Amino acid sequence: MNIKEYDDHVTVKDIINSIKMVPKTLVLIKKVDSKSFFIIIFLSLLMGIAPIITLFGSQNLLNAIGFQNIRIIVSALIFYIFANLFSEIISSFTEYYQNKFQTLLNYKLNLKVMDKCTKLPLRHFEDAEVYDKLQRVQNETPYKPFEVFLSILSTISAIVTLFSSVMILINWKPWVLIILIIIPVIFSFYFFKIGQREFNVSWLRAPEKRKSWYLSYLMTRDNTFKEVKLYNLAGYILKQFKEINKKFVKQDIKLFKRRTVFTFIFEVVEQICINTVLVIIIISALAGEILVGNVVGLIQALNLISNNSRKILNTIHSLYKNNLYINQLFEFLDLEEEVLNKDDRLALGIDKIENIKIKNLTFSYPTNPKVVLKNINLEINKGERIAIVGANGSGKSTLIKLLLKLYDHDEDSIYYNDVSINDLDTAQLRKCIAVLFQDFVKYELKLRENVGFGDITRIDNDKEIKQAMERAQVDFIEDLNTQMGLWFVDGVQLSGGQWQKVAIARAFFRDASVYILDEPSSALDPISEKEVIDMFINMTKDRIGIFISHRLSTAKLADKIVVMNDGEIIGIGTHHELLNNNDLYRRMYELETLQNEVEYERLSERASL
Ligand SMILES: Nc1ncnc2c1ncn2[C@@H]1O[C@H](COP(=O)(O)OP(=O)(O)OP(=O)(O)O)[C@@H](O)[C@H]1O
Repeated sequence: MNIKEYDDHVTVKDIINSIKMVPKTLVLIKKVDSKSFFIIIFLSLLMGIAPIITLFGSQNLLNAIGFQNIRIIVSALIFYIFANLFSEIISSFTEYYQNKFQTLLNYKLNLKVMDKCTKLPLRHFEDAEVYDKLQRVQNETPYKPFEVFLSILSTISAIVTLFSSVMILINWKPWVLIILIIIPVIFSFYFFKIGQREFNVSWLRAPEKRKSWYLSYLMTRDNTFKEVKLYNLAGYILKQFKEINKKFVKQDIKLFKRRTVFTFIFEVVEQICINTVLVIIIISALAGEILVGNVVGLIQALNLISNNSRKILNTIHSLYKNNLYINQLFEFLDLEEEVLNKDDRLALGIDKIENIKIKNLTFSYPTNPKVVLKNINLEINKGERIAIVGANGSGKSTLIKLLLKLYDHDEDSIYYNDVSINDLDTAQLRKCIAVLFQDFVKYELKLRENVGFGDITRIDNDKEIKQAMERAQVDFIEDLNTQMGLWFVDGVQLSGGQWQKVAIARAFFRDASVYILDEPSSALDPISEKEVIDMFINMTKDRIGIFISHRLSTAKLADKIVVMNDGEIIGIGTHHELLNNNDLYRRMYELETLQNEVEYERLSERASL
């Protein structure tokens, strides 16, 4: 959508499109609780009739007083009291149902948005436009749909009241209506324009709003706070935060001003018209054409028309503006979801992986034309442990993500048990693989959840959770109900390496046929690293093990080492084979050995001091 902040051009088509959103929105809202939905609609109709009943009540009472008949006065008084009581009861019920509905709507729509997020493919989360859409939806979902519903309800009540008041005036002088109706119709177009501009401003804000959220995140989270303090970034970050938000405040004030001026002009014009009609009513009363009660009735009808036409105008403005936002919600809910299988009926099941073949795999990310993997060929069989080594950015993690089918790749280049990954049931395939990602998650939840998430179906199996913890050297914490991290009460913070061990335990907890560890030792001390890799080698004896490592002293424990460089495999073999025939590998190894020797000498010198 190409939008400009100052652009408030509105066509009749825009308005019709916006009105078309109303039934769609109502269907969405109705699903929350159909019974309450219909009760609220019914109550709104009654709310529209209530002022007219009260009007008749007061008109009758005044006319009855004129007749000076006690029986007529008493019955008019009783009618008047009941009319007011009716109004009160209806408004109390409406308030209750509206509050109840708002709570339910907020909860259920948030749930819907969250549920939608879980169904999106990974590539959407690497796309700034989708993030902006999500930001808009998350910001507005808690209140916008309800605002739209309220606008619709209030329009229903206002139309009923307006229509009934109009009937009263038509009976008296039909031409008066022309004055009262034409003015709001002319102004309504300007209110649409204001709505359009307000929406444009808010739409264009999403990327900066996300930046503003990120800046406040940097200032308020434990993992970022340390650097903010150390590098004294508070002033710099606050300045950026202020600049963005100052701009928002300025824009908002400008919009408020514009809206206030328009509303003021409308009200002045409207008052002139109403007072003209009022003068006509008074002249008719003085000429004896109408009774005193009818004078009051007509004045009240006049006021109801004036108030309700203004109300309809305001609600049309907010309905139009909010419908544009709701459109965002629908666009988000319509985002293409992850297609696990092209055709569920044809997807082939898999419960154990015995062999992986990669044939001529070439890949670029959807957001980046650069070829990240070039003509990769590799075969791994059950019982083999493979280490992948290579410089930063050579494509190691990308290869792992493709093995997990986290990106769509239409060409058949990855095969499990000789079946193309594209023909396999994705959910079943993923169940066969356990992974420790390089950017693993530190769940600010219980220890049980941190490990048990490896296989959610066995999260209550304490014995096996403990076994996985033992394998991953998680010996520093025992109680599975310990709250981890510092975000919630009584949380225990772990060191970087301890968190990594917990994440490794999560991978080990899964009964998989392929275990993949992406840089398992990045935060581990050498002893822990050795123990974890030994355990990994042992666990994958009759399975498939793949690990990515920057330490060749670790990689050499694998049966086969794959050397990657700039998206290509430039060598496959054992440690000794590669030392003999792969230049890059030999240089990497010499450098690592040199570094280790320097480190060793330094430690020896220190020890002898
Ligand atoms: N989500 C992504 N979208 C676009 N490009 C990406 C994405 N992830 C990685 N890349 C690019 O793909 C290339 C390979 O990245 P990858 O993470 O696979 O490398 P790596 O070998 O695992 O590196 P490292 O050793 O630093 O972890 C890099 O040039 C990177 O910029």
